[in-house]
Parts: sequence; structure tokens; C-alpha cells
Amino acid sequence: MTPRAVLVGLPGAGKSTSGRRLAKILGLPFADSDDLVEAAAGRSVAAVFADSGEPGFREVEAAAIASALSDFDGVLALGGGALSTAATRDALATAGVPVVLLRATLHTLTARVGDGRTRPLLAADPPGRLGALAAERDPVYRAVATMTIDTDGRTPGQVAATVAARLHERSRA
Ligand SMILES: Nc1ncnc2c1ncn2[C@@H]1O[C@H](COP(=O)(O)OP(=O)(O)OP(=O)(O)O)[C@@H](O)[C@H]1O
Ligand SMILES: O=C(O)C1=C[C@@H](O)[C@@H](O)[C@H](O)C1
Ligand SMILES: [Mg+2]
Repeated sequence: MTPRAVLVGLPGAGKSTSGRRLAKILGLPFADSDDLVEAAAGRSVAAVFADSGEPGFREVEAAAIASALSDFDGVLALGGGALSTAATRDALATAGVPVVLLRATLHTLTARVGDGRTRPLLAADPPGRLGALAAERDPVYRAVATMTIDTDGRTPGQVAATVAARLHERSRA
């Protein structure tokens, strides 16, 4: 059993917010890899980064995602940097699930993440860090995505409805 849809994109793209709405529309459970990491580690994402560094966080994250890809029947949102792990990119391709890339301009992302306090990789300079992450990650997101949705000017509910409609079209094709 694999997820019905996996959401990817930069911090602030709305993977958690729109993903939860999408799951509701589809009548499926929702999971977020950041929550799975916190459950596995028994600590917050920020605490895992502080205690084990980014490599330690990525290890727990990759294991949590591998497990969800093999037995979670719902909508799965990935943490913004999850695709930097090669094993996760490979596992997604092997699973053959729809991978939905949520996009937004840097201006919009910056406004949405605010001071970035809960996101260790954005700390101190959210706009600058988001720009650097976008340059590094956009090619990876694009290579893995099977569908891309622009979220600028759309509410989370509208984003979720658009994704649901596109998934429905795909399943009829
Ligand atoms: N389409 C949208 N329109 C307006 N605000 C949004 C939209 N999507 C998300 N937001 C807001 O932006 C903030 C970040 O959203 P969210 O946490 O869902 O992003 P994310 O992609 O899961 O980020 P991360 O990679 O850090 O987990 C939240 O405050 C959320 O309410
Ligand atoms: O973009 C990233 O690398 C991250 C995004 C968050 O969802 C968390 O997974 C963590 O803060 C790292
Ligand atoms: Mg999130």
C-alpha cells in the first residue's frame, strides 16, 4: 500500500496546510514527515537538528518516509528538504505515486514563513536562506514531480481542490 499523493516543495509552499485539506477532500488520512520524525525521535524537529545536526535529522526523516511509502494509504507531505536524500528520491520513483510540487514565489514564501523560528534551516535570514534553498532544490523538485501547482493567490482550500481535480483527471486517463 502506498500513499495516494505525496506533496513536495520549499518551506512555506503549504505542503502541511494544503495537504491536510487535500486529505479531507479525498476522505483519507494525512501524514507529515516532520510529525513522523517528531514521533520517532520523541523530540521536536528543531531539537533533533540541535542534538544531531542536519545529517542526524535526515537519517530519521528518510527512515520515516521509507516506512510511510510502504504502508501509508493517504496523503503524505514531505519536509522541505526530504528530497535531498537520494534514497528518498529513489523510493518515491519506485513507489510510482503521484508527486505534487507546490510552488510559490520567494516573496510569497518569505511572507508565509515569517521569522522562520520553527524552521532551523531558515534561522537568522529567512529570505536569503529561502533563495539559496530554491536555487539548490528547484531542479530536484522538478525532476521528481509528476504535477506542479502554483499556490500564489490561491487559498489552501483552492490549492487542495485543484490538486484533487488533477488527481481525479489522472486516474481517469
Ligand atoms: N495557499 C496559501 N495561502 C496563504 N497562506 C498559506 C497557504 N499555504 C500555506 N499558507 C500558510 O503559510 C504557512 C506555511 O505553510 P505550511 O506550514 O503548510 O508550509 P510547508 O510547505 O508545510 O512548510 P515546511 O516545509 O516548513 O514544513 C502557514 O502559516 C500557512 O497557514
Ligand atoms: O527545508 C528543510 O530542509 C526543512 C523543512 C521542514 O519541513 C523540516 O523538515 C526541517 O525544518 C527542514
Ligand atoms: Mg510542513
